[in-house]
Amino acid sequence: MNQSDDLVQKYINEEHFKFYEYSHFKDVKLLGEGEYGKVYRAIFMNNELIVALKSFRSNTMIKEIANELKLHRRVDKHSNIIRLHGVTKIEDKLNQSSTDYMLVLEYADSGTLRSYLRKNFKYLTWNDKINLALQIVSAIKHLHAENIIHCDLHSLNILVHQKCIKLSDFGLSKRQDEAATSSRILV
Ligand SMILES: Nc1ncnc2c1ncn2[C@@H]1O[C@H](COP(=O)(O)OP(=O)(O)OP(=O)(O)O)[C@@H](O)[C@H]1O
Repeated sequence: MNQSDDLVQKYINEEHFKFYEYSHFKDVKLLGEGEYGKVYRAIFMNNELIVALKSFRSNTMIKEIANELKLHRRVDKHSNIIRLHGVTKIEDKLNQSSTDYMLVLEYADSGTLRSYLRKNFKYLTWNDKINLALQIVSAIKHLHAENIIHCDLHSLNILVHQKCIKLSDFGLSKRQDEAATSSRILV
């Protein structure tokens, strides 16, 4: 086990994240790719639940994964925040020092808010639009009540599932006390 594995394992143990064997997922299909890794749609075999698996480039991104796990877990009971089910990993049998961790996330069936609005804007009523805005506000209010600042809020980090907002991507988020001491300007 390398240093990166140790750190994620420590967080899994301390924060009581659920760990899922990768073999429990089937029909894994690529959904999209972000700056830090790929996102797949998969079926969790035990209960046929559809999930999203988010991979990271493990060795370089280990601190970000740990940060994302810790902050995300504190807020994911809110219905407008994407649920973090746990973590899985793909072991590279040929390269013992490389392990790819993946977050096991709630699957959002309508993708990002940006693509959802592009497709559906003309069909939405004012009530629908106000409802979406209120759900975003509700998710952000919940983050702030937990002293967390998202730091990367835009329409690609907001997902839509069954017409409901699901805020996602906590990789750059900070606790408010950390943000206050950082030199970065937050908008
Ligand atoms: N939980 C999810 N359910 C359904 N689709 C998802 C989910 N998470 C991500 N996706 C899809 O995968 C794509 C890539 O997501 P990801 O979060 O890696 O990248 P990003 O937000 O575009 O960029 P970055 O992470 O670099 O800021 C998204 O644009 C979205 O279409």
